[in-house]
Amino acid sequence: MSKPAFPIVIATRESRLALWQAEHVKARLQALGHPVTLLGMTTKGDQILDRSLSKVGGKGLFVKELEVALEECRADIAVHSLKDVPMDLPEGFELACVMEREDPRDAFVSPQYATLQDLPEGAVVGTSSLRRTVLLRALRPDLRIEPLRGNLDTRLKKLDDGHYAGIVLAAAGLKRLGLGARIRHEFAPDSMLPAAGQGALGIEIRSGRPELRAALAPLADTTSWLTVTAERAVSRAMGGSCSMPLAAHGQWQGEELVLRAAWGEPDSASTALIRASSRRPVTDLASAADLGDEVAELLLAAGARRATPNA
Ligand SMILES: NCc1[nH]cc(CCC(=O)O)c1CC(=O)O
Repeated sequence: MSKPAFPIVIATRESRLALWQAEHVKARLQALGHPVTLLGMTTKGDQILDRSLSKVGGKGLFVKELEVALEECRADIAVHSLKDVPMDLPEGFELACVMEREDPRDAFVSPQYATLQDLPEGAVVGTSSLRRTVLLRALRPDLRIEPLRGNLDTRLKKLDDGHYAGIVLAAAGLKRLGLGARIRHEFAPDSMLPAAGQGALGIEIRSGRPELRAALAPLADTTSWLTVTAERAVSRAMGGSCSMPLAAHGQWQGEELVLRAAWGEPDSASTALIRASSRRPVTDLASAADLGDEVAELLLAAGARRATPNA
């Protein structure tokens, strides 16, 4: 018999997507025999809907309150969309595992138009992501990119209210919420290179809890973990800020991980994009991170610049 199952409390944001993700992990842990409860909480990131996240504090806004709950032992684990998790967790916390990845691609959603290319000249496209903005500009310099914030339901509502001709969202979130039918087109990663970690879920715990780590081990997906480790290494090496338009995406070709990255000028209307890629056999987290470091070096050599701290 395996070790005795013990109760696990999951700290979660209360958006529909966060709750779906927490319920998903809950079901997996219950299947392993653990009694599981959810502790719902609202984070700063959820409250700030009117300003660009990159201007008010970035990725950390969605995870801080959850970490406080872990720290105060009100909860045991926090489930995150890895895309929203800072590259380096604060002292005292660790990523216990990365789960099997959902579709990492970006999706085009529009009531009228089947693809981005079908949009008329000068059409309004909604996104507040700097990465999506620069990649969209590279694909269609004529489009007007307008901010679009809020949870998935809010964003779809703003689209349906006629504020945009189309919007770009992560396919993973839409599929998880049963909204996959809203997807008109999934961008090939080559044209809209996804964000590091997009579509993957990570589980955060307080450091120094080997028994909890062991209990979570069956939820880990090694291939996804290696892939996102390489992607996140690019972000970390570039300064790990979400105020920088940066994409990093790995795809396997046999034993080799092919890692592509793209960097755009922050705060500029420039359509210039710097791209870099490399590949190597990846067998462990260290070699995955080495591949990410290499691709970041290639970006820098090609003219990309690291984020300055607190910029
Ligand atoms: N930026 C917010 C965010 N963080 C995670 C997802 C869902 C997809 C995922 O798990 O990566 C989304 C929505 C989106 O980007 O459209």
